[in-house]
Amino acid sequence: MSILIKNAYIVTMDKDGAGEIENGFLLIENNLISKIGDNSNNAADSISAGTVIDAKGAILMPGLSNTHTHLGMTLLRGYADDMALQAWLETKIWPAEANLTAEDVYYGSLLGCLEMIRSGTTAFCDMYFFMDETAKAVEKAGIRGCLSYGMIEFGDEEKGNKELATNEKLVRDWQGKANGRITTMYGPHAPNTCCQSFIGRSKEAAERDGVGVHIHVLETEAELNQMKENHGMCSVHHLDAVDFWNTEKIPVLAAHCVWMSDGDIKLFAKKGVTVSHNPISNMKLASGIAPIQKMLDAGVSVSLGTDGCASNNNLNLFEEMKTAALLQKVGTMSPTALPAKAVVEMATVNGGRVIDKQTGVLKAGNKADMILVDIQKANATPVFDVYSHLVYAAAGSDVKTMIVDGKILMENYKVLVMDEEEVMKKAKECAFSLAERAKPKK
Ligand SMILES: C[C@H]1O[C@@H](n2cnc3c(N)ncnc32)[C@H](O)[C@@H]1O
Ligand SMILES: [Zn+2]
Repeated sequence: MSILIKNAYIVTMDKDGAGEIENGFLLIENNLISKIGDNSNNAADSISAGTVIDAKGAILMPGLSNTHTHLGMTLLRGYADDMALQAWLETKIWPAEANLTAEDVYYGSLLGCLEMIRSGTTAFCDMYFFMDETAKAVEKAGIRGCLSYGMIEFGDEEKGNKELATNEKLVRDWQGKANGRITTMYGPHAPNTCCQSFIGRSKEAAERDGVGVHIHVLETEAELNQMKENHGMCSVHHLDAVDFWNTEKIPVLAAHCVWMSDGDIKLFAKKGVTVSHNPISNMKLASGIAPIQKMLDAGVSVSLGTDGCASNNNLNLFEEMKTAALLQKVGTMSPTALPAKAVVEMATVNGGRVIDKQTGVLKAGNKADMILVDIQKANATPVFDVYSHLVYAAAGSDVKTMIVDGKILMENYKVLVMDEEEVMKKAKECAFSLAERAKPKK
């Protein structure tokens, strides 16, 4: 199995290597990138491959990584809007989720995979329920998923034991499956929905199993105030007391991090925590503006996430990249904050670092996860700077081809891995039936 892509404008995101190659070729053998180089002297002509893709008029780049989502929530897209986080969760989302079935999460996840394929996302970190179903959807769709079960125990030890057992089963059943495309994490939901000792126990379980942890942290000012009132310190320091942020053995992924102090940022930088920045969700729920430029300046690895489809309301990382850049600029009142190239790095290199170290950069030896972005379009004319184009002008729908783990999932806008009409029909049925079941009983 080999695929040769030629005549592409390659954005490798390889800082120490090739950088950008204006007329490049890339060879994939099995699931790995085996060669990448300049094709202006037709070097690729001497290479034979099973499949040849002419990428003239397209940017070839690493696939994007969405490091925080709740994939099954595609079914709740537009189900409850224009509310604050706590009221939104308590009065709308959690009551609806109490009615979820395995089938709902399967079709919701498959729909999510389809949307990600169509908008350039090759890998994602998830935290939700019925995770076997999300794993099956990932297996079918061909993308890369790092799956955690969203554990919520509200200080109830018995519930906590059950939640840990469910997450543990996910790890046992799915870690490394689908040729390594599926990995797992432990997902204690948040410091205000899980107690400190439970979150500490989930960290110990993750270290024992050699997988990462994924948590929401300091998403709202209400969380910060609640933690200060109840524990005399913020969530970050409260969890530092159980060594939650130590990344010596396993990766630690912290979503949102809107209300981080300078001290919290310093601690994350020292510990090597990866932050998932979710600017659209933070704006929609009016959670605030995360200090991303400060984090990057301090050396924190920041990646990008969409959050679930009920607070975004899509999975389009191109929108997320643009919003991230614009929000930092207005938040710091400095147009030089979070420049385009740094944003592309967040969506590729930094996301790849937490999901699979062999992704996020196009170089020989890395896994073959990549996309072609069409630039033969009105909104892509002219392209002076490729990073500026990707962040400020490109759309998710400009992604024309996707390859993950050496397999073509979408070619020239045609999705090859699932019946799109059927998936949308099933997901719609599940969504409306779920909403019906979730209606308050009279
Ligand atoms: C895994 C759990 O996280 C919830 N969830 C979805 N979006 C957010 C958010 N922005 N903050 C906190 N929790 C969230 C899901 O609705 C589910 O209950
Ligand atoms: Zn979330």
